[in-house]
Amino acid sequence: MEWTILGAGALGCVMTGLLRQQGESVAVMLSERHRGHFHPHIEVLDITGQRQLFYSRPLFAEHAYKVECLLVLTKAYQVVDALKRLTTLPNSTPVILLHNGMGVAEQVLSLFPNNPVLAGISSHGAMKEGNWQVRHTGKGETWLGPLNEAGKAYQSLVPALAAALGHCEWSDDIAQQQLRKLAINAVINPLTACNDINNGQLLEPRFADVLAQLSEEVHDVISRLQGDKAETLSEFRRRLHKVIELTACNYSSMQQDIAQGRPSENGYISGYILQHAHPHPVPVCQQLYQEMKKREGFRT
Ligand SMILES: NC(=O)C1=CN([C@@H]2O[C@H](COP(=O)(O)OP(=O)(O)OC[C@H]3O[C@@H](n4cnc5c(N)ncnc54)[C@H](OP(=O)(O)O)[C@@H]3O)[C@@H](O)[C@H]2O)C=CC1
Ligand SMILES: CC(C)(CO)C(=O)C(=O)O
Repeated sequence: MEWTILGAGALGCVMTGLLRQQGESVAVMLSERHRGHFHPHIEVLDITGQRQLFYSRPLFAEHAYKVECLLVLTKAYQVVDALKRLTTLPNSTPVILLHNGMGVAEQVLSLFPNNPVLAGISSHGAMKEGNWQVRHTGKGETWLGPLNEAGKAYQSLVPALAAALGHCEWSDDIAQQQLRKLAINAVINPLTACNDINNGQLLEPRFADVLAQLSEEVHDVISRLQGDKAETLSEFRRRLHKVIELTACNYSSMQQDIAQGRPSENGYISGYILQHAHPHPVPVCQQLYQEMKKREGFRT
């Protein structure tokens, strides 16, 4: 089977490299703006600092009929537009969404009512260093699970991904995993982006109050969505602090997006919390969401 990566950015190129290293065949489906360009090999600076080149077959939207298994690695706000173009995607092709944030899956499920649709979350770290050059900045976990009935038959994808990525596990309730990740992102990302700091700086005393209030607001919303699988507020705060400590030297994806003048996933992270907060007030989350919109120039 050939994997097709839709979204050959930082994480998409790193995953391409890791899959190729295991001998998997990988195609990359590129956006329109790359149509007239020369497509060199992908260069990955791996976790040990070694550079490696990987070949992957370039495809465009009209080649969707050839796709056997689609890993979607665009930003959340690019997913629907990218998938709408794949009008010839076979009904049997599994579509695996790997973006951060939530709120996209519903649209994808109605776009592809007959396809197996799955979601994944990944805590690998990847950064773009240049055109077709990426750096693998951190190894992490990957979880995969079904978003519809047809998706339930695709647990068989896990071993190949686990071999390539170092870890991959199946979850019958992937929405729970997505909510756990969203809760972390909804605290760290907007705070680091609005204050232009790295993750570790959130532990400075000046952020103690805002961190306490935002974590309470986010926990309140997420725990209502999680029902009986919810963590307690202190369990959530312990997990949050652990992620901050483990990623202390990193700049969050939202901080990087804002610093580099790109749109961010604000609408799918803080926006998702706001949509599900009603009737409970979430003033800090609301303020950070608005601030992010201003910084993005109202692009989300
Ligand atoms: N980077 C990381 O460390 C991690 C990222 N994530 C999540 O993974 C997702 C991807 O992140 P990241 O790799 O950093 O993002 P990037 O912006 O680096 O990559 C996204 C890629 O999607 C491509 N793309 C956009 N629209 C289309 C389209 N219509 N057709 C084909 N390709 C398209 C873009 O191509 P182009 O711009 O060339 O057109 C770009 O290369 C995000 O949701 C992120 O939050 C999760 C964990 C870690
Ligand atoms: C966990 C965290 C916050 C690490 O930076 C992340 O996922 C992100 O930056 O989007």
